[in-house]
Amino acid sequence: MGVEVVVEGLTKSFGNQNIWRDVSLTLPPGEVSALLGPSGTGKSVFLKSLIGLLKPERGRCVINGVDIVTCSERTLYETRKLFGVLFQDGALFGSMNLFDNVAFPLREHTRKSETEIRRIVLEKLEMTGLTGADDKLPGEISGGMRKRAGLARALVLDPEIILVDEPDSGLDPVRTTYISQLFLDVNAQIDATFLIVTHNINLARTVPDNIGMLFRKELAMFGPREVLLTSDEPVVKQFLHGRMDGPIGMSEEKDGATLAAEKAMFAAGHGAGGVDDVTGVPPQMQPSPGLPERAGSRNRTDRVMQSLHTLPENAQHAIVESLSPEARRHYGVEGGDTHNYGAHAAISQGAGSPVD
Ligand SMILES: Nc1ncnc2c1ncn2[C@@H]1O[C@H](COP(=O)(O)OP(=O)(O)OP(=O)(O)O)[C@@H](O)[C@H]1O
Repeated sequence: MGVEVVVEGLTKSFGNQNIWRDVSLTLPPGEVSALLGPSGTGKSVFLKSLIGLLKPERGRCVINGVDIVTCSERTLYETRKLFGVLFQDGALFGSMNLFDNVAFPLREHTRKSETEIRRIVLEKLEMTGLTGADDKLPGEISGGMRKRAGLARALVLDPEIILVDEPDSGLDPVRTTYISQLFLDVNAQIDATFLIVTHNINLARTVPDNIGMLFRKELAMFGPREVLLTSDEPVVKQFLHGRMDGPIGMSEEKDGATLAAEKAMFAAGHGAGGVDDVTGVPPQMQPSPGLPERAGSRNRTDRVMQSLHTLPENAQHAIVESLSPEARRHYGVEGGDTHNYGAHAAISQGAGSPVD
């Protein structure tokens, strides 16, 4: 069962270089969230702060009642056991075969017998599609397999929170979709809370329940996927379309002069690159057939429907459109005008198990 991660007013600097400030968000238990943002905005620093590898100078990060920013080293050590982390390259030991890599946390952190370790390792290798690859060295397998092995290793201690740093790095679009499917399949099976840091627009549009974006040293937004995907904020639109035209520059944010010069260039007909057809809210990927329904997805629908009336209108429409006819009936949002959604949805709460 996943746990909630509550971040409040988190601020991180290195010396006098502030990376981000006043970041507040809640990762809802069992849901899949993604964090986007231009390169260098501190997404990896944020992940490392969540597991206490880096110490923010202000704010709180509360997990199961423990503030990992201020807790003792011993409590931090215990709380870290709730996490599974998948680093960009899988962070495997090059001289160990996949079996020993995946077994490593069990041998380090538990007193389990080798028989029990073998059972767990083979189960996680099967879960990540690596059955039969246990004797391979990391250097003998593809990047996609290395990432899946990294995920298998992240799963062996039965984590309740899984952090993933740029799962698409080095992968082609098809392999990126396969690993995305694997995240949703794992989420359906173990109900862990996920946070995925990514630049990949396809993944961001189709995988998470919630999306956030870091920009200009702040969390520009965080909320249900439909909010960001229907946003008119220039920085969000530019990011989703991968265009040069907008506030994000080549290596940092643009100053006014650069913006004006570029605007003139684009107005004179120079293409801004990127793609134009990244609009709307595509259907969210689902767990593979035969797997259980995601509890996180069901809970999210309930949660989002309760606060529907507080969301921008475009997001409200997208959320209602994504519901099945049964779910619309359940939440009392069959047609009609969005301003009434909140009231109807609130009345319908507790009326039995929702249908997604
Ligand atoms: N240990 C550290 N000491 C000093 N500065 C650091 C440290 N770790 C990260 N930084 C700085 O923090 C900033 C944010 O880095 P980070 O890697 O988190 O960005 P990111 O958003 O993950 O980027 P990318 O998308 O390119 O991976 C960078 O300027 C980086 O140099």
